[in-house]
Order: sequence, then structure tokens, then C-alpha cells
Amino acid sequence: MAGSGGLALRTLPGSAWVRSSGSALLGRLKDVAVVRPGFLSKDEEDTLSGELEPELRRRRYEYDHWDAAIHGFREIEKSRWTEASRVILQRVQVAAFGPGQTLLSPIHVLDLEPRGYIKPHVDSVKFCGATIAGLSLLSPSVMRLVHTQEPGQWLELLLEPGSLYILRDSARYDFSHEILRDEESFFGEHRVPRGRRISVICRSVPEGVGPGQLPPAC
Ligand SMILES: O=C(O)CCC(=O)C(=O)O
Ligand SMILES: [Fe+2]
Ligand SMILES: [Mn+2]
Repeated sequence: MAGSGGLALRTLPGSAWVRSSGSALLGRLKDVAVVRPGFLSKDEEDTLSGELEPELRRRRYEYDHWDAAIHGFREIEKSRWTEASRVILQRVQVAAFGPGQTLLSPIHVLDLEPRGYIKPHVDSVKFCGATIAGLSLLSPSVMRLVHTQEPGQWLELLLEPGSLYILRDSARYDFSHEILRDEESFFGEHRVPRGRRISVICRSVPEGVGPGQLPPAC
């Protein structure tokens, strides 16, 4: 998308990776809905996808998540990582989480097939704390955030392979998030064709949960 993000910039407030329904909203969410394009080097992307591929390949794509939010996906909850991947996940922790936040373990890995998508939802507060941070691999996609009380307030995040997104606090609790299906996958005017996408999602434990009583991952 390099060089083409400017079009979106002229039509609505935002940056090359974030668009929104208004500049006030954009300002309000700038620290709680964050995209860091190129967070991963190409080598790091290959490290993660190379490690995940054999584990994912053993599963079949499913067409109904337990809460029916996700379609055309397979997933794993992964607790054992190679040292090279641990270094990457450590970087995510430093970039996205505060020193007082504990990460859910295992880590959630989601593989969406090209026609797979995620419907609008808010991650359960029972299973997930204030921060969600996701790495995207393989295919670009568009994540849309819509205010649960005011549907006219929305944000779109362009998630290129190698990017990190962070949703925290208000962006995580007051907005639903979704990954657009291929037919609807536009970032402003720009078509973002969907291929297979793998995401690695780190979450903080729910507030008030002590060590030893950690819930299962979301
Ligand atoms: O794939 C992603 O980045 C988000 C997944 C998600 O929203 C979820 O599993 O709750
Ligand atoms: Fe989610
Ligand atoms: Mn899930």
C-alpha cells in the first residue's frame, strides 16, 4: 500500500494506517488504538510463520467459533515457542503492555483462510484484560472498530503483514473490533484483497485475577 495511503488521508482524518469517522475521535484514541507497520522484520515474519505452519496444518478450518464470531479459521493456543520467537514476543510485551500487566499464556494463534473473517465483537472481560496486541502475518487485512453505543464513531486499521496492532482501555472495551471479509475489505477507497492471514494475539489477564487462578485464553 506504500504510496497509496494518501488518498484516504484526503477524504477522512487519519494516517496511512488508521482512518476514522472524525478527527476528534482519532485524537481521543491515538494512544489506545495503535498500528505499528513493519514491527516485524521479514526474517521475524518468516520465523513465526515457519514455526506456526506445521502446527496449524494439522488442524481443519472451522466455520463456527464457539461464539460464532469467527468464520473460516483454525486456531491454536501455544505455550511452547522457540527462543527466536520468544525474543519477538518479548518485544511485543515491551511495546504493548505495561510493567504491571501479566500476559495470558498460552498465546492465541488464529489462521483465517482467504474467505475467513471475524464479525464485530468485544473480547470477553472474563477472559481478557485491558490490552490486546496482535501481530499479522501473510495477508493484509482491515480491522474495523465501531463504538458499541454510537455506531457513527468508527476507526479502521490497515494491518499489513509484519504489523503490530494494540487495542487497549477504551478501544478495547467501548468499541467492537472485526476483520473484514474479502468482499468488504477496503481501507477507504483502497481495496485490500484478503489472502490467508495468521495472527498472533497477546492479551493481558483480566484485572483482579491473581497468579494461580488464570482463566483459559479467550
Ligand atoms: O486476528 C486478530 O487479530 C483478532 C482476533 C480476535 O479478535 C479474537 O480472537 O478475539
Ligand atoms: Fe477479538
Ligand atoms: Mn478467540
